[in-house]
Amino acid sequence: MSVKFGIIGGGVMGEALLSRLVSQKIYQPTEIIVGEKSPERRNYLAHQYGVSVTDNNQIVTQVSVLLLAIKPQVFTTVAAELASPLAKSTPLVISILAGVSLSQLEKVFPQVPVIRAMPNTPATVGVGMTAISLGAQAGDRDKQIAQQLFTAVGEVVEVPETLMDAVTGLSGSGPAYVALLVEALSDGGVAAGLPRAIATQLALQTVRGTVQLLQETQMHPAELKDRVTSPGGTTIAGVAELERAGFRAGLIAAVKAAAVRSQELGTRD
Ligand SMILES: NC(=O)C1=CN([C@@H]2O[C@H](COP(=O)(O)OP(=O)(O)OC[C@H]3O[C@@H](n4cnc5c(N)ncnc54)[C@H](O)[C@@H]3O)[C@@H](O)[C@H]2O)C=CC1
Ligand SMILES: O=C(O)[C@@H]1CCC=N1
Repeated sequence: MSVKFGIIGGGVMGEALLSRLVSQKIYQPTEIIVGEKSPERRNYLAHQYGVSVTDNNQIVTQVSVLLLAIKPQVFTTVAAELASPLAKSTPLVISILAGVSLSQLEKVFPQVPVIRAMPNTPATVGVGMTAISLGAQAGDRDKQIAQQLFTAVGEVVEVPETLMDAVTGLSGSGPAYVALLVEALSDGGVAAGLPRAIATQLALQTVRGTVQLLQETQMHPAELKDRVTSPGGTTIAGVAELERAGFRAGLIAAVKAAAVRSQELGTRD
């Protein structure tokens, strides 16, 4: 079977996408090649998923879609390795690198269509959120490919590239904020006397149920908050503490700080 899909960087996000694409049979393991620097990761990915693992410059000419999933800090080095083989073939390049702009991608890969994407780690379980922005040479077929790829791991939205840093600060980084929330809720439960396992179960199901309720009813979050807060009751006592601690201001500042950091990562070189 011919190889169609290449991934450069088989770390957290490369593996998240790889695992779901294989389990959803979007690609057979034999259709995927991964370029990965770490020998341990190479062995792990080959054994875990049955994919081929090789050097970056060997991949380019064998694939029709190339996903860049290395850190932005090594983009320049990897781009230098790929530029020459890419000049001899024209796969669609999809970059998930935080901050790295379409113009940076198009500058180093001038002949190929490029798409900038920002997925997130829940892609691993098919509940990812990915935003995509198309480069100047990316056409409808390229867009379809990216949409099919990321739809297999969750929801997809197309945004103007000017919004990509904000997307990164919200949905790209967001799973970490939500994980902190779950951990802290569980800690609160333990502080209030619950065993850890029960506290974590309660925290997880509360977050999950609240999200599902908001999504299914399309209720405004403020309305749901109002419905839970009985006059003089428990919830308003908790909400008042959250306000005192700057909970909402903290989340707003976190998303903005992450968006600013995304911009900085793109202006490194
Ligand atoms: N982790 C996340 O939640 C998300 C990450 N991203 C983006 O995905 C990219 C990868 O992030 P992570 O997977 O978290 O990082 P990671 O550090 O887990 O993975 C990067 C992988 O690239 C490998 N690598 C380093 N140099 C290489 C080279 N020259 N050739 C081939 N492989 C090389 C590393 O060994 C590592 O396995 C970043 O650009 C990040 O901005 C985007 C959305 C979400
Ligand atoms: O922290 C980061 O830079 C990456 C981008 C979005 C999520 N993780």
